[in-house]
Amino acid sequence: MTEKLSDTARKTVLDPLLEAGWTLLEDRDAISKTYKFEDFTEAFGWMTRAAMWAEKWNHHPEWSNVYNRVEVTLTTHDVDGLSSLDAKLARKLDAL
Ligand SMILES: C[C@H](O)[C@H](O)[C@H]1CNC2=NC(N)=NC(=O)C2=N1
Repeated sequence: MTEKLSDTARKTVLDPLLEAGWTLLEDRDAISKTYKFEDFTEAFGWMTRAAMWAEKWNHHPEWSNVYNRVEVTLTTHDVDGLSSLDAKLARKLDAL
């Protein structure tokens, strides 16, 4: 069962992500990051790999792509806020 991150978990789990370039949205409990690639092929290739993980974990990003940029927002709709799944997916996206 997915749960919202507790206050202590937010510190340990979110702080490293914020240091890695993720930012907390002001208007809702979500994190976002913009990735920039060499070109569209690189961006879309990365999105394709990311999509496989999202599907595997049944946890899906909100994202948009323009040429070589991909803007990603992560939140857990089922709990209306951040959960450990968002952190897990964020770490995977950074690693891909
Ligand atoms: C029915 C389905 O399992 C749920 O809607 C899943 C799908 N992917 C999801 N993705 C995200 N980001 N948040 C969710 O709450 C979510 N829930």
